[in-house]
Amino acid sequence: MKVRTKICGLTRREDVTACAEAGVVYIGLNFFAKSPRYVTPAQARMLALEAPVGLAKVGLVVDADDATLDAILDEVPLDMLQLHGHESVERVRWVRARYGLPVMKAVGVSEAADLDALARYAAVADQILVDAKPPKGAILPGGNGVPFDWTLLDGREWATPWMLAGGLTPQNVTEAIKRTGAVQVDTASGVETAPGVKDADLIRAFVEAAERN
Ligand SMILES: O=C(O)c1ccccc1NCC(=O)[C@H](O)[C@H](O)COP(=O)(O)O
Repeated sequence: MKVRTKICGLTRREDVTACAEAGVVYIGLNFFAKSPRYVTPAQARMLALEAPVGLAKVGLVVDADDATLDAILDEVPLDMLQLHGHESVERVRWVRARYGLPVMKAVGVSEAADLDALARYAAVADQILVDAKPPKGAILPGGNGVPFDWTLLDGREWATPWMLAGGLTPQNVTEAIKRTGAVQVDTASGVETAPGVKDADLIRAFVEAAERN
């Protein structure tokens, strides 16, 4: 099966073009104000309008309330919402129903016990982002460039589509896919030259390495 790629935290027009040319399936637009990858709704709209048909625009939020989501969705034509905070199962249900968009819930993993939460969210979300738990003291809940122990996923299956994230790079993504059986992979820092600044060659290398399986 052809592996589908997501590049998260785009801030520049040329990065949208690079993703489209490389055959990326999803781009992430980050609305978490503390992130170096943050974009305002106006910037996100400009980037979203640059994306050709077939390149899905995913809006990343962290514990956003309805007013914040309303303001984003009034301005930005998004195809999916990525909830990357401490949103409850009930909140995931609510957001899906209120906005009528598919919801991907991110779950941080560092030990086997974290997988229980994955199963709970898989029952209500359209997709699950299986990400590394942020290292102690990290400011960001994601995008930290740190992989988790992929063997924790051995023998695990979810009926809901899922995506692997956390420290994936052009160098390790082929191995990560082999080890976990992921058919969707996501990276933010792994294709950057500086936080929020993507690199077209790294994006192309990431997609090629992901599709090499
Ligand atoms: O990337 C960020 O700055 C960020 C901030 C707050 C919440 C989530 C964030 N990124 C989430 C992503 O979707 C990343 O792609 C995912 O965590 C993997 O990041 P990385 O380890 O840098 O590839």
